[in-house]
Amino acid sequence: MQQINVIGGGLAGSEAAYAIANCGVKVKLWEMRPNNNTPVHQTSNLAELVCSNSLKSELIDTSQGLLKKEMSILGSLLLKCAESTKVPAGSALAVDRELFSKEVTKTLEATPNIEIIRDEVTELDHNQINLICTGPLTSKTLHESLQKLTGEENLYFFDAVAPSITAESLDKTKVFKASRYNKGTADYYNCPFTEEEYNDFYQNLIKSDIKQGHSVDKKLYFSGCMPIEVIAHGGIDSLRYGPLRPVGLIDPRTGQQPYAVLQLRQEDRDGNIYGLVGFQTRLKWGEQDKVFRLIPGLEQAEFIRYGVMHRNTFINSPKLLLPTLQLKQNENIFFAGQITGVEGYMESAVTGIIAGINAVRYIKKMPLMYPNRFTMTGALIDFITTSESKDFQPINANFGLIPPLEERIKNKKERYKQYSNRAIKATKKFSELFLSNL
Ligand SMILES: Cc1cc2nc3c(=O)[nH]c(=O)nc-3n(C[C@H](O)[C@H](O)[C@H](O)COP(=O)(O)OP(=O)(O)OC[C@H]3O[C@@H](n4cnc5c(N)ncnc54)[C@H](O)[C@@H]3O)c2cc1C
Repeated sequence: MQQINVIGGGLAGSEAAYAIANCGVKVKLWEMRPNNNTPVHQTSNLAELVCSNSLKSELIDTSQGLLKKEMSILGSLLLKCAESTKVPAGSALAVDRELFSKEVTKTLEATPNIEIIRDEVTELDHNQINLICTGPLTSKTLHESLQKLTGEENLYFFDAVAPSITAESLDKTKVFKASRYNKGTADYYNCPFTEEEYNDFYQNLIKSDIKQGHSVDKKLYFSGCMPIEVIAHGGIDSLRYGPLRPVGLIDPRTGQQPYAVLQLRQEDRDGNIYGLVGFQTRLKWGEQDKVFRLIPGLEQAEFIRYGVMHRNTFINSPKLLLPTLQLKQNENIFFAGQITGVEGYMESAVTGIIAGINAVRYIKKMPLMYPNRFTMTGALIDFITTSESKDFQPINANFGLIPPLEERIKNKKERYKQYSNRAIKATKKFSELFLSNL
């Protein structure tokens, strides 16, 4: 029987290799460290956590708690290793970083059917089945090969993301729906500023940027995606003539054009998630949390993603991937992890399980499968494979991705609990079919 190449021994690659090997299929797991390092990995361990040691909440009424529950139903290796290396962290699952990745490495080394090869993959062997899990810091040479495979315009190297919030957390008494100059349908939420509100927001934005110690004149940014705090340093009116320009927008409550306006654009099919238009930023998350709440209508905003500007290799999944995590143009090639446009440790890991098992099903000529949108895993896969490809940006797990319940539940905690109950039931049913007869 054919073997599978898993390229990249990070979070997704480790899960994928383990899932495949446990189905009795041989895996070559390629990891370029320690010979060739990334700018952030510190060790040669597999599944190294590059930053925080937290795998986030374990509470079942949170999106991260639900995701972990689904992963455990799907037989996650990383969760088993996290259990045996965890450190106290309240309701979160946090691990001793070093022990955790050592435990993953030891387990994979001892698992029959896995051969670990410490070498960089620079080209894909198209006669073999390949699962690409090389993450946000994919090596330069492989990046170039992937550019040839996917088309240069479909492989991103840099992430400049504006924050996103849930629609339900908006103060609807303050915002209004309209499109500029009434062109098309009224698809945008608009947050209108008075002069006083604008000045207050402006001063706080500048202050938090200076506090963070950024130099104003760094010419690091691409035109069209300048961080708002850098635009703001151009003068008090720079935002009013830039991302906060009010022209063509009339507030129906006053019948007037506001002093400045922030527009929010829908980001998901169901209209649960909205992005702050033109608000790419490198402010620290805590600062974003404080300053962006000064925007009228966003006082109680629930941020499902903060703005970031960093190196991040990811493909245009809506254009390139099937929901089975195969490349549309070559079904021998699977992708998993952050390179698909999911973001976060556990989000990356869970796609490794789905892609790994699907690669096995592919070899065994069994139908390929993926969980439905009622599950957090299925909702993430649905988002990355069906979003508008033109505006595609990476996403964390969040309840905004999951279709609403039939019954309307006002209490958020209770509602999320019900989402989770429904998702767990669906995951159990899915995993029975997905993992059987392998
Ligand atoms: C600086 C930084 C900080 C982050 N902090 C957090 C955080 O605190 N919390 C969080 O949830 N998420 C965080 N993330 C996001 C994300 O969760 C992690 O990057 C996560 O590790 C992604 O998992 P992955 O398996 O896709 O990639 P990785 O875990 O990065 O694994 C990819 C592996 O592929 C290897 N590789 C690359 N190219 C090749 C090649 N050509 N041949 C062979 N091997 C190769 C790499 O050495 C690496 O081991 C962070 C990301 C970055 C870049």
